Amino acid sequence: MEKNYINVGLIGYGTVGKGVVKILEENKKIVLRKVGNPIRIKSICDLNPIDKPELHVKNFKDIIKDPEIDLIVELIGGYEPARTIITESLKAGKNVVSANKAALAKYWDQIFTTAQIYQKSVYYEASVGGVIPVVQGLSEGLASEEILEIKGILNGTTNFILSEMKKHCVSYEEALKSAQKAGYAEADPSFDVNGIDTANKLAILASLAWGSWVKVKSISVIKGIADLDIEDILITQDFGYNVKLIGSAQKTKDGIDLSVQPCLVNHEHAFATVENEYNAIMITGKDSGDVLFYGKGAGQLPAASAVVSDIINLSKSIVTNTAGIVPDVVYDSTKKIKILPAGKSKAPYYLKFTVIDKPDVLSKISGILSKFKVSIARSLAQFNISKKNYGRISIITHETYSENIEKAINAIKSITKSKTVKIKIEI
Ligand SMILES: NC(=O)C1=CN([C@@H]2O[C@H](COP(=O)(O)OP(=O)(O)OC[C@H]3O[C@@H](n4cnc5c(N)ncnc54)[C@H](OP(=O)(O)O)[C@@H]3O)[C@@H](O)[C@H]2O)C=CC1
Ligand SMILES: N[C@@H](CC=O)C(=O)O
Repeated sequence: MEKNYINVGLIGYGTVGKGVVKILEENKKIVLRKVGNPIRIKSICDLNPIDKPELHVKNFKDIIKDPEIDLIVELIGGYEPARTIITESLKAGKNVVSANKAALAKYWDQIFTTAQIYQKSVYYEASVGGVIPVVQGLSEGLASEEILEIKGILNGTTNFILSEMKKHCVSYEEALKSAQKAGYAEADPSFDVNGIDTANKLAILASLAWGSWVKVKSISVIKGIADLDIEDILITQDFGYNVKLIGSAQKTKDGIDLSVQPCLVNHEHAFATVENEYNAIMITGKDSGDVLFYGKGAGQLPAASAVVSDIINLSKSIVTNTAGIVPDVVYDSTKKIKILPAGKSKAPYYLKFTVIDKPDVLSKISGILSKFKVSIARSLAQFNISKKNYGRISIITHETYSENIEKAINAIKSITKSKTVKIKIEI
């Protein structure tokens, strides 16, 4: 007897959407073996004409109201109409798969409350870490753990840009263009380079880890990578570090400390060898200790692979009529967790001062640093750069409080030519 199809409505036929269709077509046998029933894409909605005109639907509302569709895959990105698509699909009795970290992080409460009320499921593995099964790893694999820390390279585009700048000395602009061409970047790449995409992913992981909605606005996005200088990447490379954009969430006795910023990682650190579009996420549980997740964080097929896994897993519960019976995200919307203010954490830093080229400038800077107890581990002084009347002093500090560093930077301001570069060192 022929088995019933699971009918999928796909909304958004761009980089990832096309990858999903490709994998479902190429891996038909694997999918059938895993689910028991075949899966077929019944309709595709996109703003533009598509290469499968027989499936094309112009308005997403027609997919949501189609009684034959069991599962809706939202792959348009952005906040709206993505939020409407997700919530209206749930209300119409459909299960949902989405890769949209921006909408999930911003409307977490609304989306999962709606899913619970309508007893439907929302799966979102591709929203964090591309193909890496970190959502499942955290919510299922580490279900018994008290999570102490989540730290990671969570954005493929920025990691790719930093790798290109370091390995091939290409400019930031050129590297960003290549990342866009490869399909890694968001439709608006400022989300990647300014650290917002990393913050969205960190908010999702933190919400899962601590059972309360961690809002993106409570994360200190100290800065992204847009104003990083190739010079700093190369100097710190010589000092024994790689620059990485790190999202970090740490449970302390006073609350959760959440931040996004470029950090220097020692060449021996697990994150130092994570290059190109790869991501790595270290989750530390009280009993498990460190658990490291690694894989491609961006790109058509890695992201689509995670989406298709969600489609398969959700289809299995659709077949057995269990989708949405147990909530996918267990959290208490009334539970408040204390978030620490930015910049309180204790860490060593890399500092670079661009200075007027005068004989006493080095001793002046050293004097001010020592007055504020910012002791020096490594330093490099370069003067008469390009025969111009300026120099630069690059320093790796010993462990110290960021308040002391700020005071020293303020005191040094009068003898510097431009803003001091300050990058945290990850330990
Ligand atoms: N690319 C990647 O590596 C990864 C992406 N993601 C996430 O996956 C999602 C999709 O990303 P990606 O495929 O790269 O994005 P794309 O911009 O390549 O694709 C989105 C598609 O949706 C279409 N679209 C936009 N608005 C609508 C609408 N209202 N109705 C119908 N179609 C619409 C777009 O058309 P138009 O181009 O005309 O706007 C475009 O074809 C995003 O949430 C992204 O963050 C997650 C992991 C990795
Ligand atoms: N733009 C994102 C895509 C995947 O989430 C990234 O570069 O990581």
